Amino acid sequence: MNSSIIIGIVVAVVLLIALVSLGLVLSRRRRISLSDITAPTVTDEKKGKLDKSGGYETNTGFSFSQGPATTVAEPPKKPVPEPKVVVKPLPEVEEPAVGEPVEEKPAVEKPVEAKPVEEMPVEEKPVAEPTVAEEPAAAEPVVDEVVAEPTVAEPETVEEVEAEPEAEPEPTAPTVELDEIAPTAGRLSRLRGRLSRSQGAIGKGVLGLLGGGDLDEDSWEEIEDTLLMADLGTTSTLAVVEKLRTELAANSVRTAADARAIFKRVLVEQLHPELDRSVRALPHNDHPAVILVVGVNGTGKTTTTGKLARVLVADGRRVLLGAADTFRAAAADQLQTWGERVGADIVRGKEQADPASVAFDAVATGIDRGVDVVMVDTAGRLHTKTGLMDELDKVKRVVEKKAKVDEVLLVLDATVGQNGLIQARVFADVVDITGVVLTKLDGTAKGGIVFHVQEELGVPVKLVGLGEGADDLAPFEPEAFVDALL
Ligand SMILES: Nc1nc2c(ncn2[C@@H]2O[C@H](COP(=O)(O)OP(=O)(O)OP(=O)(O)O)[C@@H](O)[C@H]2O)c(=O)[nH]1
Repeated sequence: MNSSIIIGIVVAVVLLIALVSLGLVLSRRRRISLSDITAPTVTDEKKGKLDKSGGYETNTGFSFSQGPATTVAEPPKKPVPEPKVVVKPLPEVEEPAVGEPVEEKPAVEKPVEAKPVEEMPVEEKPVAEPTVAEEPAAAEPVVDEVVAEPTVAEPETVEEVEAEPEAEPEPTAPTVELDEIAPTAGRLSRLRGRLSRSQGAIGKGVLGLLGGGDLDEDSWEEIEDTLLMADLGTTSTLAVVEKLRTELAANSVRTAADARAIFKRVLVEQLHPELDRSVRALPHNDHPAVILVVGVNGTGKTTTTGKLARVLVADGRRVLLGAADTFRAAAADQLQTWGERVGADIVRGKEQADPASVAFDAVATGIDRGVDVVMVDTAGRLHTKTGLMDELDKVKRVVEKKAKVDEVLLVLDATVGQNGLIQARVFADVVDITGVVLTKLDGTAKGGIVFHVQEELGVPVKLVGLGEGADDLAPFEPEAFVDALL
């Protein structure tokens, strides 16, 4: 073998080695390695420290605002004398439904017999205006239940839904002890880690794929599937994937921190951080803020109403609760218990009473008492869409004879996934939802539903429920939420 052949072979081998090395370097540069996903280089931008927990910690407290300027609807003139409202200890007496005959009842509550919902007569009749007079509080009651006195002999009409006739209870002062209300500032930090189940799906799942090497079409399809599985919904998923592809191509992504930062930015943008998420719970000059809480049974309406009342009371607001979920006595009892815990008065009706009547009474009472906010907990039986539509529409219409509704909060259970969306659409068709409360996010891996709900309804998620505890309600902040997911 002559020397020129040997030289040729050596040159070829050297060239081959050089080419292989070059290929390796290039492929490494294109690859996003997430091996340092837990390395100290991953910092929380706000706090400047490592965020390993992925916990949800909001940066601000609850934000409350005033609803659009409204004037209180002129109450219809009533020729009949006004019924008096008395304060009674809880729980004592069940009121009869609107239009029911006056009936004396024993002071001790007994099981209420379920009755069909009464249809209110449609013709106009002059009836008594339920003005509310608080009894002088000798020993100040913690929770008042408002009951109308039996001064009205006639049943009321739909158009003039008024106080229900009721036997006057013994006005003895209750001695209910208030639950200690934690100050709202800072208490949200206790919610850290509650979103851990969603982290795996959205955060680790996608970041893992991004770090899996060169992203070919298969990888992008997998990322898409992961986001869909986490319940982001098709529109949000496609938008996120598209933006992510563009951003990754435009920026030189080398590390997990780079990838996380870009993914985070894309997700936050998709959650529309510019939306107003304040809860319209601040009173107007001449009347309280009115909040309707709507949603399907079991989603957490009553719990959310109680939790929010607790925050408002802690904020120094006077809150009145209206138990317009009259289908189950237990629902009103549950709200009453919340009222007792947080120091909010309650107006309730008898089981099966007309929800609109109770809602009206609550708002009328709230106006008369000069409270800051009236929160009406409604029933949400999705028996038929028409039934629901009629009922909610009527509640809103009747309430607005007294005051404009400032906020309609739709409570959705995050654990039911797509079913929640179906429910949301039905409610959105019925009333103008102004905000969504997504409950039970602690019990699901599908935190992505937040994206879907907002996209679908076009209204912001304002609050999130992260547990059954009284303080497990948090304002929704896109950035803090995404931080918790990644
Ligand atoms: N884990 C968890 N449970 C919650 C949350 N919110 C509510 N719940 C629970 O969900 C159950 C139903 O809550 P409710 O407030 O009774 O629901 P509702 O919509 O008022 O139901 P009805 O009174 O039947 O109309 C209760 O056991 C609550 O403690 C949450 O954010 N996380």
